[in-house]
Amino acid sequence: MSRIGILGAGAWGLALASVAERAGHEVIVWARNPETAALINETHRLEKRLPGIEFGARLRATSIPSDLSRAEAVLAVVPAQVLRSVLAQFSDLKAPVVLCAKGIEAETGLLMNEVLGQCLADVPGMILSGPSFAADVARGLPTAVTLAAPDLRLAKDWAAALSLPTFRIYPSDDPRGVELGGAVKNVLAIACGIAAGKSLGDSARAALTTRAFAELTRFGKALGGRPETLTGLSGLGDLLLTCSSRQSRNYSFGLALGAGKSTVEALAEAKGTVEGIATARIVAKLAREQNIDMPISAAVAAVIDGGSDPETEIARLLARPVNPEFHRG
Ligand SMILES: NC(=O)C1=CN([C@@H]2O[C@H](COP(=O)(O)OP(=O)(O)OC[C@H]3O[C@@H](n4cnc5c(N)ncnc54)[C@H](OP(=O)(O)O)[C@@H]3O)[C@@H](O)[C@H]2O)C=CC1
Ligand SMILES: O=C(CO)COP(=O)(O)O
Repeated sequence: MSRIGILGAGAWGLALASVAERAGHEVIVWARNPETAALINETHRLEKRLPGIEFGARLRATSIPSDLSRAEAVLAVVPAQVLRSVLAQFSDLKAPVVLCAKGIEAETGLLMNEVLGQCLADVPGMILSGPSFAADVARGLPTAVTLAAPDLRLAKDWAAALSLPTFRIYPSDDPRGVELGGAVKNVLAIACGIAAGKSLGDSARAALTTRAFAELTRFGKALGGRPETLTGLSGLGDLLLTCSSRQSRNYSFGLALGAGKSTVEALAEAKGTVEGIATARIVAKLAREQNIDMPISAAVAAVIDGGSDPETEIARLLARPVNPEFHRG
């Protein structure tokens, strides 16, 4: 049994906390808000984030960062855009940090592992990512994800320590590839949601998801991910899930945009963190700078920023010249 710290009492933080508890560990969840921590400790639930899920007695919550100082591993499960400011409150951490947010820091273009490296230079980082909705994981439905670290031994040890029969963790030594797939799929899921919101049909969704995967692969390879990782759980696997389910906040956000809602209205409908919004802008910017062909991501960024609308962007995508399906080289 280990002591596991969790940064963030959102849907995913609590689902992973319940996994760690069921795997036999003592778990301490940090919530920024003392009332949230008190509610979890008193009721063993947080209905707002994980309706109908009850936590066991080995899980408790705190709002005091130093309460996590004895943790043997810490899972960072706050949204990508606030990771840096949260880590600043945990400057004493020495244990390995498992990064669970799926996004790219918008201001810097850095991946989560790079943000960790700037904030806590001596702490080993791992990435956990893959097709897994918090509600499914918390209910014990079967799921499979990837845990990646540069040192495969570290990934294997923590994958074994945190796995359950219904939460299968595959170790990997390609953290960059795992991170890039998880971040970019959120942007592309918004596009699939927009297509559904405009009632473009199932055939269009299959075509869009496939072309989205081509885009994810181009971006992932250009930024240093391994091609096979991009075809795995954290890339193709998570893209397929998020591009096809209303359980996804990114897809639901896109669905509302496609149905004619504004960005603000669509965000309210998605109920929770929509990582693809901030990440769309930075992915589109990095792609422009590095000359990576990312038309779907660029369309999403244009709609979100209000510079364009779904109809214009769909027309633009459909008017693109039909080049050979696969780029050479
Ligand atoms: N939900 C899912 O199914 C999955 C989510 N993820 C990823 O996990 C990450 C977190 O998502 P999720 O838990 O679902 O999000 P939620 O929207 O459910 O919760 C967000 C959490 O982050 C906290 N938070 C927000 N801003 C800050 C801040 N400035 N400082 C400290 N805490 C803050 C919120 O606190 P408060 O309640 O006080 O606002 C809340 O606890 C995202 O990157 C997402 O992509 C990955 C896989 C699955
Ligand atoms: O990453 C997820 C599933 O793997 C969750 O997707 P959303 O953040 O779009 O809900």
